Amino acid sequence: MTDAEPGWRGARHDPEKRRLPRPPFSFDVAVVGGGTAGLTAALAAGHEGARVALVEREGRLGGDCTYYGCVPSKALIDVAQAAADAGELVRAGVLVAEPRLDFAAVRERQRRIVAEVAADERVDRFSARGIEVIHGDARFVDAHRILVGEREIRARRFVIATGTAPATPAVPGLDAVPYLTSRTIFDLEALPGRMLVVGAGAIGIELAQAFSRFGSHVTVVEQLEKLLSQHDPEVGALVERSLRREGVELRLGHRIRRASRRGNEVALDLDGETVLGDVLLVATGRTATTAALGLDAIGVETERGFVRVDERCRTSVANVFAAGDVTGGSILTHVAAHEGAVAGRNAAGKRAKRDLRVVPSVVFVDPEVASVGLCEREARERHGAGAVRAVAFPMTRVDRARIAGRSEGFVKLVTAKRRLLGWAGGGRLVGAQIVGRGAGELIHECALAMRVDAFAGRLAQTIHAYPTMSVGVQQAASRLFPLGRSLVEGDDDGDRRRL
Ligand SMILES: Cc1cc2nc3c(=O)[nH]c(=O)nc-3n(C[C@H](O)[C@H](O)[C@H](O)COP(=O)(O)OP(=O)(O)OC[C@H]3O[C@@H](n4cnc5c(N)ncnc54)[C@H](O)[C@@H]3O)c2cc1C
Ligand SMILES: NC(=O)c1ccc[n+]([C@@H]2O[C@H](COP(=O)([O-])OP(=O)(O)OC[C@H]3O[C@@H](n4cnc5c(N)ncnc54)[C@H](O)[C@@H]3O)[C@@H](O)[C@H]2O)c1
Repeated sequence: MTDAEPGWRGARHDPEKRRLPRPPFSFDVAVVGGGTAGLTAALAAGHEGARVALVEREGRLGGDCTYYGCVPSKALIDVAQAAADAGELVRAGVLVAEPRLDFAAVRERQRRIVAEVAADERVDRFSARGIEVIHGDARFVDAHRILVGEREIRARRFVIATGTAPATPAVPGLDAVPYLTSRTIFDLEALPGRMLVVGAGAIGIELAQAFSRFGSHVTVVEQLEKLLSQHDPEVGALVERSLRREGVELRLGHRIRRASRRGNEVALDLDGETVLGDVLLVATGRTATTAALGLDAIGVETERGFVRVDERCRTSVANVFAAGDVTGGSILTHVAAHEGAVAGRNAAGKRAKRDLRVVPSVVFVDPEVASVGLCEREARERHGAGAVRAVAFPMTRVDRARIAGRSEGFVKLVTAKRRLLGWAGGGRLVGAQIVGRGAGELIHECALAMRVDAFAGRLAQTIHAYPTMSVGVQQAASRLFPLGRSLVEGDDDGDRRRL
């Protein structure tokens, strides 16, 4: 049998084809991994009429996002933010009593939220769509067979969606001390008095701030000199100031010489200083987990364990596709979902292409950091300094931010000159970075503008409801595309020095 032979392809639309002899596969598509990418791939392939198997090694579907990532972390972060807001109202004399946080109740609430989200990913919801969910650890035997325990599954095509695991840094002594990762931190039953965090990436700073707001004394150790270095420097600088102001201890640009245990404490020896904690969270990125999948045996190319794919999510083996974190791209749920849909459709014989030109991302620290497209530095590198303009509009001049008493942050828009039209309409929006309350919601207006290749001026021309935070996006755009003397326009006193 070859991929080109008729059988199931297009069967959904052509009843005649259903009567053709099927190849000797029990499934048209077998998806390995039941996280975001795998679930989406299975649904997409099923939607195209393929007979689908979905193999997941944990006894439940949902993967990192539902159980160890986005959902439990944001459930904590939202409570931490509410607690911080209440604290501010106490300081302003509006609330008269300092609220007391019950960590056990926070955890209970978190569990409830995770269960609620997980209900959308119940096995029976997939079975009802004709997808057979198989529990167990999958391993390739050859390019058309996997073994799940004792069971052999034959499929015409496969989608690998096995995700990643927390990376362990090469810190001397680390293997001899107890430490938490994103896999285990959400099981903490008691609030630690002092928490050490290694790594100031998204996980590190989001959770450092949340635990600090719950009442832990948090120290973050990061090897790089700056926070959020993939953004323009003012973004990391602002977040750094906010974290320090709240009492999070930051040790930036530090190498950890040794980790050790001192009684019930964990100690990290840095250059010239030792920091101590009751618990240690290691959040130093992700690592591939494909070693036991048998990919070498079937010739699927990997790079540092991550599966290499093209824009159709095809691997180096014709009938094997891959999607999500396992491909080593952006570790984001929405990217995993997009890739899963592409891989699932292609595995079902359709032609779908990955389009990652406009991918917003949000770091759920407070003030929130949201970005899409190119930062100013990247835009200048790509388009040339003379073809790029960037404007930043401070939240101090956005009325809704003032009303909320949350006027830290800014909206920064990056535009590039068009080839024929030059700076007409304010130029083409090529990126945005928003720091501030609700930035994660605001960024999508910019994402849409980029997706439809809009002139930046369209953001200024669109009437925005007053008083919303979104007016800040309009005000920033009006600096690129002045509308005449309007109150919406940002005048010059809110320049970058005030960010
Ligand atoms: C703390 C934390 C916070 C995060 N917050 C955000 C956020 O706010 N926003 C965002 O966009 N992203 C966030 N992420 C990233 C997001 O969780 C991931 O990008 C997303 O879950 C990736 O989905 P996936 O399907 O590729 O992988 P996974 O969700 O890891 O799924 C892979 C699945 O494959 C299974 N599996 C592995 N090997 C086998 C095998 N051999 N056989 C059978 N099954 C197997 C695993 O059990 C797992 O269920 C966060 C991550 C973490 C850790
Ligand atoms: N809001 C979100 O979208 C969100 C939230 C959490 C996680 N995620 C994703 O999950 C992935 C993993 O997150 P993460 O924070 O673990 O990884 P990360 O790659 O974002 O950050 C890891 C940090 O650890 C530092 N580091 C590495 N080794 C170190 C060492 N030995 N000592 C000190 N510092 C060290 C790195 O310099 C880096 O800053 C990321 O790719 C992220 O995109 C996304």
